[in-house]
Amino acid sequence: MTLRLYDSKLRNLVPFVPLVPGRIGVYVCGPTVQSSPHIGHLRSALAYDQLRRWFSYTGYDVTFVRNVTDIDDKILLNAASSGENWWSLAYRTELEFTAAYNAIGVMAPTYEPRATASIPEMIEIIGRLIDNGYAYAAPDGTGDVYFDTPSWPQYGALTHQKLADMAPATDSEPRAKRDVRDFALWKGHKEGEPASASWSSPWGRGRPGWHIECSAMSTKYLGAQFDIHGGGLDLRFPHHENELAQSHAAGDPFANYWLHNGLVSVAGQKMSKSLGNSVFAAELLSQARPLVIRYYLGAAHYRSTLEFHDGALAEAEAALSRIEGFLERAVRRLEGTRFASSTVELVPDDFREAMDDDLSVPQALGVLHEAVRTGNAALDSEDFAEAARLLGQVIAMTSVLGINPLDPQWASADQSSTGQALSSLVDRLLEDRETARKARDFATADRIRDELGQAGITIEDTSTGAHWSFDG
Ligand SMILES: Nc1ncnc2c1ncn2[C@@H]1O[C@H](COP(=O)(O)OP(=O)(O)OP(=O)(O)O)[C@@H](O)[C@H]1O
Ligand SMILES: [Zn+2]
Repeated sequence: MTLRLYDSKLRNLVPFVPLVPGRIGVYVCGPTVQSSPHIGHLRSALAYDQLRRWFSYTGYDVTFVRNVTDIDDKILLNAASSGENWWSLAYRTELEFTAAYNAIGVMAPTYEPRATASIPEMIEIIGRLIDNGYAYAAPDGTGDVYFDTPSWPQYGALTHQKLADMAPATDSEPRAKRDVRDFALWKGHKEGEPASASWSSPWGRGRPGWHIECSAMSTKYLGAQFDIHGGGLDLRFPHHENELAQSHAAGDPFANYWLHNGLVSVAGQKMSKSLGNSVFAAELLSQARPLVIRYYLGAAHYRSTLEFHDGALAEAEAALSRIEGFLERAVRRLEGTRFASSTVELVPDDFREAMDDDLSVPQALGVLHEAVRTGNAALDSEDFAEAARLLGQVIAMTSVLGINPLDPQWASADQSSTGQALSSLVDRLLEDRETARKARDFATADRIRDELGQAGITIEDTSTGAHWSFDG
């Protein structure tokens, strides 16, 4: 069976055919580095990490690009309210994301472009759009440039909406737009914004709109046409709709397949910084082993909603323990037999079929747990040949999913890298608390302290600042 993927644009499962045989280019929308990562962000990165690992396992050469949006309204706003340079806030937050990704074994992308490093490419696409008659510079001299949505008949092609039914674009300060649904490609510099947050352009100094960033970075590194564009379901509209419209209108064939991961929700609502219902990566990393967190966030199908609930980690821990129990037992029992150095096995056919069926990890895990069960039975009956074969398969399956407990990554991660990740994430929350205290926002400061407390982290305020300890 060939790999089939659910293409959000076609709203169907379709066979995946790469542009170039044997090679795949994937672009995934990465974080806007405005504040600490929550577990929704981790789940999104992990979903595409699983996809990438499956492609690699099945023999593809994968170029995987995940960006960092390091210039954006929210970054400027957050930096202004904390009195910090926007670029230092963005970079510090980017490091937190990297630490959290590393902690749960999300592989580093082939390349991770920052938006601020592709401004000339964005300006070039905007220029093409103006030349083609699909964008206009605002006539009020603000330096804004907008995409002219009514001029592009296919606008709405990704989410199958008619222009008349669409909500107005939510620019923070819409200026001279011709249509409420027109969205900003370029934002003229505003008084009071830092000079370092503007770049020169044919329309005067300014900065890019969010959507154009991804059109520019994806095509810069993967070409005008590439295989897969991914991101969270929350980005389908307007972000991806706008990316698609502006890239097509600029003459680029753009992505062949559109993939969207389901959201992590809390009480039925998207986990989101703005809603204040976030479980931060730091909190989760203080509650369970990184391997358990990876198992938990990766066990549901990537397109399903993952409702965060108490007890979820305990369930993941129990499932993982069954795998770990078998591995330890098999290695121990096979020692000294002629099956001690277990053969390298391929993943079983039914595991392969599950993964090829739109990355059906829940079914694949079913195959894995069945192999653990029959492997244990083989050990019980001292059928060591069979136990060794199943051991090889369990290792192959867990390795593909990035959850092989024998992988040295987890041994060291449990001590050092996790400790480092925890430390950088907690430090960041303590800084947020300090900022809140300085702004006399004691409710927020207390909330952060309480949340850390619930995660087993005790804060002690001393004359040299806040110190923390982890009580587990
Ligand atoms: N709750 C969530 N569940 C799953 N994926 C998410 C969730 N929130 C964000 N993502 C995904 O994580 C990636 C980086 O997200 P981004 O920084 O744009 O977050 P965001 O949507 O602005 O988050 P927030 O709403 O918390 O501000 C995107 O692909 C986004 O779709
Ligand atoms: Zn994007």
